[in-house]
Amino acid sequence: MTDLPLRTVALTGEESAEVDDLLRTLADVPVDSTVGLLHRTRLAAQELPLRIRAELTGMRLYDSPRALVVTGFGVDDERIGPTPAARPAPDPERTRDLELLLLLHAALLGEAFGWATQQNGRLVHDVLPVPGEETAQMGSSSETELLWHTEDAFHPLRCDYVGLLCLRNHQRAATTVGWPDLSRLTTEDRAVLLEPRYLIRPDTSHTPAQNATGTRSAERFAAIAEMDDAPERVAVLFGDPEDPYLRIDPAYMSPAPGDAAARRAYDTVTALIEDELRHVVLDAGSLLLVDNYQAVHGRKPFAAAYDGRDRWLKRVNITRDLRRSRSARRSATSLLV
Ligand SMILES: NC(=[NH2+])NCCC[C@H](N)C(=O)O
Ligand SMILES: O=C(O)CCC(=O)C(=O)O
Ligand SMILES: [Fe+2]
Repeated sequence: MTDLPLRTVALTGEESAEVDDLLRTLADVPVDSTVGLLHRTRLAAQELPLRIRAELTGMRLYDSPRALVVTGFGVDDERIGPTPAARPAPDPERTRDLELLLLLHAALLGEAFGWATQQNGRLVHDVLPVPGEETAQMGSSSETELLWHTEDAFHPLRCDYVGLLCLRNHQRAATTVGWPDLSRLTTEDRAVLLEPRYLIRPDTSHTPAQNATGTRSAERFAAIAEMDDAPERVAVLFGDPEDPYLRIDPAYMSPAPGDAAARRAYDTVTALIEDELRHVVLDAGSLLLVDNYQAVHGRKPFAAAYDGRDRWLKRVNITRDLRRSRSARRSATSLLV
């Protein structure tokens, strides 16, 4: 395990103040799950500091960097209140500005969307430790490492980018980010990984038990259950065979039974990712954007205290093309898949 750096942009005090001023002009914008919200944030994002706009526009156009950290946003520790002990957070107004901040950046990469089957159907997610889930393979775990993964790897409509904004991380738990150096794969292994020889299942964050107060969309939960009962066969690598994208989540994925070549290629690519896994400790006011087609991410273990001061991140899923999910959304203006 190496400690390779991630591209980081540190905001100046002046830039950070500009962002705060911009947020003040958006005090009337409700954080709901409609395209009206995207419309407002897309327009307002044009007023973010030029350096941020240049970085994120570049990330979208050049497929590089694969992950980016922006540090130095203001987080008012008193204003946000204690880290909630459960989701959804009891007082969403307290973190509304920070959710908008995340959505402004999302608007530079594409369109924010949410899942009817995850985080109670909220557009912006809370990533915080939940009592009883310490060892789950979920963002709400703590004691156990959240193994690196492609976000929602099981789903054909998974995000192009995932955004994580840190509100609090006194425990200094590291987020992991990585990708394989594919030049180290044999031609044969690469060819195998480009074929649909891997079974993938949904992770447990998309179950009704985890979504007690959400939309309770029986139809969407049924679609997830179907993916669990009859797991799809997918490829780990896809796109340009010479410079492919990545879809991998070892906790919920396995080579097809009996396929020894698929197993060998899988173990190799997994080791390549482990080899160059980066660690980034997000501090309050740090934003991490991960290209979900080109990098995996996870989180190292930490000790949750449930004292209102625990680690707390906000998360958003971003797509480059909302139209791809139109048939899975209730209407053209809904953002829930
Ligand atoms: N290896 C995994 N895919 N674990 C699940 C990832 C965490 C999941 N996205 C959540 O919201 O809790
Ligand atoms: O907590 C983190 O740093 C990452 C969380 C994550 O990957 C997730 O919730 O899916
Ligand atoms: Fe994740």
